[in-house]
Amino acid sequence: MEEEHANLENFLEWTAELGISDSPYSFTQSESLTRRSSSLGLSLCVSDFPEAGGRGLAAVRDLQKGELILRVPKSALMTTQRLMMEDQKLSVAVQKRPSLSSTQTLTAALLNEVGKGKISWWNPYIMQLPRSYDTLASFGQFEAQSLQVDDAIWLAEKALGKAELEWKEATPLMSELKLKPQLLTLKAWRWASATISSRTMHIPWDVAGCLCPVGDFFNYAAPGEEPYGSDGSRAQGIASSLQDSSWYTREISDDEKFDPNSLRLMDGKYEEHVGAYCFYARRNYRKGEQVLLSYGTYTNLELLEHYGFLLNENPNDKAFVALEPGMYSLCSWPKDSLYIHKDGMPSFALLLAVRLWATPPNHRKSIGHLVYSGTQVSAENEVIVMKWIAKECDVLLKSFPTSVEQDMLLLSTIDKLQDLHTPMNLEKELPAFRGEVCAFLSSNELQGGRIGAKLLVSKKARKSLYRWKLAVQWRLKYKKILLDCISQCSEIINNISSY
Ligand SMILES: C[S@@+](CC[C@H](N)C(=O)[O-])C[C@H]1O[C@@H](n2cnc3c(N)ncnc32)[C@H](O)[C@@H]1O
Repeated sequence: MEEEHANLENFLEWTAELGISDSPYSFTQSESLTRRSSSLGLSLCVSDFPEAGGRGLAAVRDLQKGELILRVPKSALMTTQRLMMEDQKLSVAVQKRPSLSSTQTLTAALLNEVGKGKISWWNPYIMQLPRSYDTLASFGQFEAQSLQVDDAIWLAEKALGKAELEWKEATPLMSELKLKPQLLTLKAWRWASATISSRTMHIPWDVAGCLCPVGDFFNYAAPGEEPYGSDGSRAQGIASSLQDSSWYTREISDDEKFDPNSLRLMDGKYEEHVGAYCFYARRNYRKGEQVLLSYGTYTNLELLEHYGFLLNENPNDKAFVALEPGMYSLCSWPKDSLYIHKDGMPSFALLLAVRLWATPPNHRKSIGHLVYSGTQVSAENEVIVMKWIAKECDVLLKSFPTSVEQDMLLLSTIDKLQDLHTPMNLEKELPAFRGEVCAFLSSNELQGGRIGAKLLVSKKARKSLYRWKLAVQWRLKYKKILLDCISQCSEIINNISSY
């Protein structure tokens, strides 16, 4: 703990030397200030937020919406270009392999830097990186299956397969760089690619993005999740992203107000004219509050995929029901626009597609304009639509091996287990989950007897338990969206019938 603290102090001093600053003053003013021993302290400080991302950044004073709160100069950004400039061997090896993607190259370059240990110029930064991640690519077979929803299991398996393929393709590059054997493993590759996936920020000159010391300490809030500043105004815009070029709140100029692109304002971006990554407060913050950044608009599954966490309340979450093949061909909307919103309401496109499908084929052409304008076709049509959507949700819910109530019980048991002092016999505690519990125990070699003490000694099992919990939390939220959809549909049917 003390060592961690010393590392952080050392890191903040190093970042101050690089010109990273949370000074509210403009560049020239701040440059003339006396040399600082920490890059933070004037607007932000590092703090722990166990319920919202762990380590993050807190306001050290009241912050105003739109205020500049952190600047990271270009020279402090870890990019492939920068790493190649510093390392001739890396540069030669990379140039021989133009077929590797930018992200593969940055991943290999990061591992190359890690291999240098203390002599790496980037060592103070590397020491601050998490030791492990919970992105979907780090889910094992058991954890992936625990997601229960076919599309989600498929995505987790695809993420793992992709990491493996990219690692194989990049291995000749890493071998030429003579990386230590432990850095040539798939495990090391998965760590480095999760670092890139969860921490890089968008830059205009490299699609792989950059690693941004201190800037990557900001935890995430969904766009739309906290749109109200303490001034009560609703912030404009959609998302920003660590890796997305859509910008969020900032002082909006008159020109931008009339420009549709003003919807792409964000709370952090690389600004060419100052040669730095600049971060702005997306709303007013009180002293002590966590200052959050929007990395983009993500469903919970996408957050899990790229960042290894999910939000309790995610306004952008969605659930999907399978449509009949004929329905897809009836409309020209992309499949991913046909979904159920977090509050259980069918998306606009889903509603339209089902309304059209519920209309007799010989009438579809004549009522097409009504459907496309979003108007109900008729009371009968609407009842058919709502009944169909509710039935599909119900069929899907019944196809899962566990119910909402059972998942809630499982989650509270996992919580108890995470408190390592509660030894328990999982098989007895959770008879309804025999298969799942057995799979957890056998994938972590924990069979037989009480498992509290065993978890204490097995780091791998504790990580698996945590990822299992993420998977169960995710599927529970998914099922709740389906249940809410059934309620919404029933309410609409009742309203129609009462007229
Ligand atoms: C860019 S880093 C943010 C800083 C990070 N907490 C740290 O200590 O380095 C992104 C990671 O922080 C965590 N994170 C960010 N926002 C979160 C949130 N709202 N809830 C839970 N975890 C979050 C996730 O692990 C994510 O991959």
